[in-house]
Amino acid sequence: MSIASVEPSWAISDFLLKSGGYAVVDGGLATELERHGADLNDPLWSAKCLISSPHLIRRVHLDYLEAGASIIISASYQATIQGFEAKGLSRDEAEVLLRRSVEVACEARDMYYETCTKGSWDDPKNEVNLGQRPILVAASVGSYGAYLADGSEYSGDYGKSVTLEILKDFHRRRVQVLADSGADLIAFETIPNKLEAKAYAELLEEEDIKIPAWFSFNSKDGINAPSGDSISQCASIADSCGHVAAVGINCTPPRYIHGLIQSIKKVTNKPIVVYPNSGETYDGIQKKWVKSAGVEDEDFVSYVGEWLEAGASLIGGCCRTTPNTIRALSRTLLSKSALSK
Ligand SMILES: C[S+](C)CC[C@H](N)C(=O)O
Ligand SMILES: N[C@@H](CCS)C(=O)O
Ligand SMILES: [Zn+2]
Repeated sequence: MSIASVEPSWAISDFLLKSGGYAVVDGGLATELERHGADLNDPLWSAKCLISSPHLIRRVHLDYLEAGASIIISASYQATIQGFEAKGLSRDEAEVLLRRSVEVACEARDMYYETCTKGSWDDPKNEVNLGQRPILVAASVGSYGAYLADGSEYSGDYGKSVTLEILKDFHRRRVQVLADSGADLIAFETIPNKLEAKAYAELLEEEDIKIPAWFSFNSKDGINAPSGDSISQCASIADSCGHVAAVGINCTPPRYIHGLIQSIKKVTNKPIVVYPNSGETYDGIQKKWVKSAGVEDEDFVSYVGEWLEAGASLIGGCCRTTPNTIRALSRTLLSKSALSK
């Protein structure tokens, strides 16, 4: 299914209408690759697997589709032309890998549809049988802080020397390549400040990007982005951009999501996307998740009702959530939508 034929700012609303009002987003990609044994202790983080193990990325996308996800996010979060060049790759090779991240996700979607057509959803693992539901591939764009590979997407502090123009120049070519890669949308993820949101908005307009985008911020206190900019200010920037079709929060503890949805709701009518992490905290120096307040899958889904009620319509998981989290989430959403019919 293509959503490109609809005005970018309406594309996700239109998709949601066809999907019954809400959609399940996938769960953590990189942390799931790690659970399968990938070593991501590298400035490229999950993008390292684009070089070494694309088959594993495809497997994880497929696991999320089998768990009920309708939107899968590519492995390009920390895939940047600058990052690949620092590893000795040429610019062309870097661009090939960016495109590859989307191709791998599209391949997983094709394989999933083929499995459904063959009727092998009798497989008990594939209990959430959603047959031929529309599935979107989102191309991930991680923040400049992600590229820095020091966890600074969780501080939002890029220093005074990093200006709006520097951020636009940093992201420009990657956004152009991903926009032409066959993805249905671009997911700007884990945005830590309003400067970067502004850079993305201007870039989408200057480059006249034809596929829709979502802007997803993160928060460490339930009120502000990590930089201290309020989530309402951040979401307002997304609201004003005609290329942005959904606004929300990712990689943030589940306990903060309800209040953050309420803040976003005050400044936009665009669909709200939330995909929190497990509640743990990332230590960017040690490159480890610190298990302070991790929630189990049952706890994670116990929040879903209040997220829906507050106004979220695209719900999934981020770091340290797994296909089991998404399976539990899909079942919960299915039963809630059956009840409301
Ligand atoms: C979403 S975070 C856990 C990604 C990794 C981080 N940018 C780093 O390289 O440390
Ligand atoms: N889409 C990325 C987000 C990291 S915060 C991932 O799941 O790895
Ligand atoms: Zn995350």
